[in-house]
Amino acid sequence: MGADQTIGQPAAPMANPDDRAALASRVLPTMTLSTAESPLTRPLEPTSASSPSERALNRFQVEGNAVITGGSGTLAYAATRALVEHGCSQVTLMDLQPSIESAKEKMAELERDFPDVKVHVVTVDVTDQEVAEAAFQKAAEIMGGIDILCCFAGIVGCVHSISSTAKEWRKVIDVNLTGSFICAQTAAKHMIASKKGGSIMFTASISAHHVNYPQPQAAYNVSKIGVTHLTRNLAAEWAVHGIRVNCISPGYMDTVLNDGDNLKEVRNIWASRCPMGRMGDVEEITGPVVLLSSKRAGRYITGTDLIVDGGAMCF
Ligand SMILES: NC(=O)c1ccc[n+]([C@@H]2O[C@H](COP(=O)([O-])OP(=O)(O)OC[C@H]3O[C@@H](n4cnc5c(N)ncnc54)[C@H](O)[C@@H]3O)[C@@H](O)[C@H]2O)c1
Ligand SMILES: OC[C@@H](O)C(O)[C@H](O)CO
Repeated sequence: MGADQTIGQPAAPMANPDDRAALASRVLPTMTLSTAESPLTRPLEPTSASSPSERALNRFQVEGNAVITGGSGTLAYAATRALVEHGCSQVTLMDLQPSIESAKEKMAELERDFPDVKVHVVTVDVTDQEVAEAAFQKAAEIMGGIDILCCFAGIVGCVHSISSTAKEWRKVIDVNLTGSFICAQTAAKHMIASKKGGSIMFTASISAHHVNYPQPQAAYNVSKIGVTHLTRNLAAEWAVHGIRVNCISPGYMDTVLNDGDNLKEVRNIWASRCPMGRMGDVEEITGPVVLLSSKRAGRYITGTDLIVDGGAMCF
């Protein structure tokens, strides 16, 4: 077989390099790098705050309307409370139909604790593009636009790779990686149409950075490193529209997902492999979420992955 022949296709005559460059420039879409219209290029608006403490609060203010996927989950709820405390005026919690009752309970708690904030609940399956588009359209209509997206929807599958089925593999990749892409793309279309830009934050994991021990979970780990690289790709493509795209990588957090009598021994192993010698408190992801979602504090941060793990990745 000749060097330029591709298996299953007839060999094409080799174009000369000049023709190939011309062809590439015609068929390859290129990234738009002119940021002239981007809200991120406008000068930073001066703050109206007068006292040092007001200025400090103002720096970490979160403005506008947020969509939170996996909205009835543990980390998502902690993040939502923090976004609201920092100024988010409306939030839409999105989750799968079976979790909607739990999302509504969280909505009631938020409305009780933050009477000025409007909270909405919308059903979504992040793996279904049509369903997601309809859900985001609904959220945009109820709230009058989408400024912030935080993607928390995710599933774990602890299974030995030798016995995992392709169906199990696809399910994890579909929810964690493809679901993040679908939601980001859908939200970005709303942000671009508004010409206001926005902030998108994914939830990856320390599983993107190492192979967890002792539980085998290859599909999960691969899905999460996919999320970190998706972050960089979308950040590169969408800065021109004033959209920042980042992710957080939590370590082992003390959540329902990581609890239960059967996990006692494993929890000790996880804690012993962390310089801080413990799992994370759910509250400990909220500062990073606020930082990345805040227009002012996070203004020059895009394409990054913020590891929040008590130092676990140092070992
Ligand atoms: N808990 C941890 O220690 C930890 C560590 C690192 C990363 N993470 C990641 O953080 C995120 C939240 O974790 P958590 O511990 O709060 O878990 P959780 O199970 O409490 O929340 C996950 C939520 O996602 C929802 N969800 C699942 N599939 C969905 C789908 N197809 N469409 C819409 N929603 C869907 C679930 O209904 C649930 O409400 C996940 O992405 C997880 O991988 C968690
Ligand atoms: O890496 C930590 C988390 O992503 C997750 O909670 C864990 O891996 C589940 O087994």
